[in-house]
Amino acid sequence: MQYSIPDEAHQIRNARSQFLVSGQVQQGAVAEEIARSWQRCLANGMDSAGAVDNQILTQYELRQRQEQYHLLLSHARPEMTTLNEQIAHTRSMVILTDDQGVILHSLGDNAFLSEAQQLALNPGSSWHEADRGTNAIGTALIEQSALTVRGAEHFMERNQILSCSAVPIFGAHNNLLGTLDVSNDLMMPQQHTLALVKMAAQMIENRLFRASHQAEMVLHFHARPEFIGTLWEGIAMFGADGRLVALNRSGQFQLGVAPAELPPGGVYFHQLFESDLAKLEAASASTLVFPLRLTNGARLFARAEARNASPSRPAATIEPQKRDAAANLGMLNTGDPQVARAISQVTLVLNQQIPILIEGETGAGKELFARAIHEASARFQGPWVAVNCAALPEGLIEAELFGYEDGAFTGARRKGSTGKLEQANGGTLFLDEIGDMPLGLQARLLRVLQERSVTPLGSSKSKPLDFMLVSATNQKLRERVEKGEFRRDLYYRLNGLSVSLPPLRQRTDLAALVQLILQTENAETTPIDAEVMQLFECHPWPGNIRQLHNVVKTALALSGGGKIQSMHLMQDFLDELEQGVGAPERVQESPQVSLDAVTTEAVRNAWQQHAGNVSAVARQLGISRNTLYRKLKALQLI
Ligand SMILES: Nc1ncnc2c1ncn2[C@@H]1O[C@H](COP(=O)(O)OP(=O)(O)OP(=O)(O)O)[C@@H](O)[C@H]1O
Repeated sequence: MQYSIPDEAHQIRNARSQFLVSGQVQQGAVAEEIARSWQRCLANGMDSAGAVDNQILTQYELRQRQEQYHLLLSHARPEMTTLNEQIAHTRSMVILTDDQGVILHSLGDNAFLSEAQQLALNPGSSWHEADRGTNAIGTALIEQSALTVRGAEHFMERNQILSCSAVPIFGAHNNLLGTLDVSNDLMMPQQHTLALVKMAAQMIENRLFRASHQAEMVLHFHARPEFIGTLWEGIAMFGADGRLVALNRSGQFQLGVAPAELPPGGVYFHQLFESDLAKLEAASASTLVFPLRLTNGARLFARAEARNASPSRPAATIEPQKRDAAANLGMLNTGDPQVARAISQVTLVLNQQIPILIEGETGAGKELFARAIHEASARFQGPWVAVNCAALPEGLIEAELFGYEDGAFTGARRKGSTGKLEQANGGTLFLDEIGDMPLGLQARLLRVLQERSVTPLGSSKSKPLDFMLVSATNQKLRERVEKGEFRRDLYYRLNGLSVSLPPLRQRTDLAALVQLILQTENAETTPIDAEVMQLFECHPWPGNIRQLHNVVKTALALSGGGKIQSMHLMQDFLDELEQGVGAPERVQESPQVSLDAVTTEAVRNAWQQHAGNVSAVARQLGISRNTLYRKLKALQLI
């Protein structure tokens, strides 16, 4: 059913036309936020009738962005699905953006849009006000308030077919994280969209808040008892010593406490409430709501909940951002024991100035792992600087790493350049493919790492360095050391801790990895045929997770959003599958003798016990999936 544009819309159109001619917004014609935004667009020289420069991230950049915002994404996804169900069949899209207005995830029905507009509402597109003029996402980010932008309120003519409602989302530390938005066809007006989006955004904030803090005692409160347990309740978290660890936004509003104004030593329970923590602990035994008085005399109602804080670290001393980031490393823990061991080893040495060396075949996920280490470290807010030592011509690595002074050498930019080592100060330096670093340069790098200072080319002054060092290689570095191709002293300097990421064919968490990949492709609900999963389990995967990612991505495209079946698999993949059976490396991995050692009965039992789940059986028997496959074939179980 189509709706006609109401009178109000004509008024807005008139106000907009007048504004574009005179630069003045007719008093009261549009909300103040919209008027301010129009003025900003005009001041920025935007052309309301002009084409929009579609700023779309590449798949790689988008994935990086999604990794960076994984915590927001993981808490937003379920709420977005619910919201999408609430507004289903209304020609609407549910959209999540980061704090720059870049779409991270979108759901819903975009058939009402033209092809170009569909593209513009895909993940990776920017809806920053500077790119698209007045629009709900970009303007809500600048105004930091919830708002709806309808039809002609959009500055750009081409966006006038939309009605959009966006709400900013704030993180657990009051930091602006992004927006949640519903964009729908202007011809299908929705009465309560903004209210629904506000509720969903509040749910996301509450989830983030609860996931980001640990505490001994949680107090849920509100001036009206019926609001306790709802989205609007205040939540205050206290450590074992009674110190306030965290207070959500509603709580800040109700108590009139802004975190920035708290005294440096923090604030304690007894300074806020006319009660003490012991009484609260007693109350936490029950779910009853009880009255509580603030020290300023105001009365509230509350419910207390005891939580188990980490016994080894007092809750009040844990930096909240650090815990958020650790979850990132946790996300890579998809069930393979070797990866789990690598993660726990890395976690133990984190922040102790111990260089980490990651070994693994190409595409095994070394860079992603290194990035997760950075995110989990105390330096996660510092720079992440990655250098691919194999990709740079020898003559350039030196300048790239160490930097150079003005006019240091002919052909160089006349102005000097800061080297990667210095750029990494305060953050993490990731040296990828370190095995490919030329010998001559190895000596120079060693000196820098020993002295923790760098002297740029053409300079006599050294500059102090302070970064976490993570390196990666797909070569057997120790063997190269034995052959004299890699400096032994540098090897030891890089290798405070070395962890090894297993090749995909040895991993026991293939299904979980596939699910994670579907998630990064925004296709987590796409079903995969059991036969495809079996083929995946048999494949030798020489290109490891990168190859798996490509195969899944192509199959997704070929399946057109439906179930992924074997006919959607790339020919290369199928060819390799043929050749992979009996490949020398795998025969070596599990010679006939060891296969025989795995008794037929043990395999049959495990096969039955796990109802044909290959990964689970392989895990239980402690053998690779490929080995298991050969055994299953021999036993005619598959
Ligand atoms: N645990 C994982 N879950 C999902 N995708 C992953 C995982 N690990 C890696 N990937 C994906 O696999 C691809 C390759 O990962 P990455 O670049 O980290 O591998 P690498 O070992 O550093 O490769 P190379 O040796 O070629 O540099 C990327 O697209 C990444 O997103």
